[in-house]
Amino acid sequence: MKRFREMGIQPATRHGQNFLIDLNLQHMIVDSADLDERDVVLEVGTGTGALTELMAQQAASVVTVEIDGHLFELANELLFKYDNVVMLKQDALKNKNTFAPEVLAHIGKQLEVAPERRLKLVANLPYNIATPIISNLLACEFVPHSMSVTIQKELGDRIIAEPWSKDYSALSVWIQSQADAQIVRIMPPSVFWPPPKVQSAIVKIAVDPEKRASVPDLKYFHQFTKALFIHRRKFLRANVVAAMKKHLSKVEVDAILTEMNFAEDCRTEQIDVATLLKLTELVRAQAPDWTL
Ligand SMILES: C[S@@+](CC[C@H](N)C(=O)[O-])C[C@H]1O[C@@H](n2cnc3c(N)ncnc32)[C@H](O)[C@@H]1O
Repeated sequence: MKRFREMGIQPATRHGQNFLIDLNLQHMIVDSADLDERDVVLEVGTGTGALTELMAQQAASVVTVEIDGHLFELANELLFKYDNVVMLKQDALKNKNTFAPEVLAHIGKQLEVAPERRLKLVANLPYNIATPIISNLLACEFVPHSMSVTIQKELGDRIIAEPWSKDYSALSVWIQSQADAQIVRIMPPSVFWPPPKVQSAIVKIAVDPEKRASVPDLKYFHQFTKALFIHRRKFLRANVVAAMKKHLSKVEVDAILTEMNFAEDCRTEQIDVATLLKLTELVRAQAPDWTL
């Protein structure tokens, strides 16, 4: 794209730099977030700042993070006039499992301004870190109200997958235990520059406080279901025994599975979120100190 080349942008694959060039779709992402003056937006991947600018005009504030110094400078030229935009030049993640503390600190500061403020993630995410961004945000101290994100369609399929399907995974369980997720729009590679090799999707994940409150120990649930789904096609019994090795005997595992009336040949991939939650609670009651 001539415009991007004139700005001196040489997209880096390692940073998932695929810029959304379709203006209607930029608006569709922002519209799907339903922003108003209560919203503190987190954007991971400022890019040239086009989405950021749209959001700054609707939200209370936008905390936007960009790892690439050149893009950061370009976006700054567009965004410096918005005093409700906080631009951070850094990696949004500290590691695979945690957000960078500076990012969390800025979100906290923005949320503190007024009690009605709420956090929304709205971003055309770099595809290489889309899973940890979505997953970690649900585990961090600031519970998001919703996430409206552009991600690989394949990841969107995993997020909304049902039991028995090939895409049903620990990620599906983790997200669906706390939120309602839907694919808003499937997008072809041609709406990005440079075009990625795969289809993309706008996905909206709306956190449901009631669902979230029904998970007594989120960290335990997250780790236990992750352990079960490492071999999701295996029999559930084998997965529970392996996960709880050193914490529960086979006899204790069998007693729990019998109490829940699981068939002997039940496989992890068949179990719905509510049943996984019940199972987790029975296991946790007997092995409260277990961690992955
Ligand atoms: C898919 S592009 C989206 C850019 C722009 N928001 C848009 O919609 O066109 C992803 C952006 O995330 C940035 N990025 C990649 N990894 C990052 C990280 N770990 N932390 C912060 N930004 C990152 C890239 O440099 C790139 O600008």
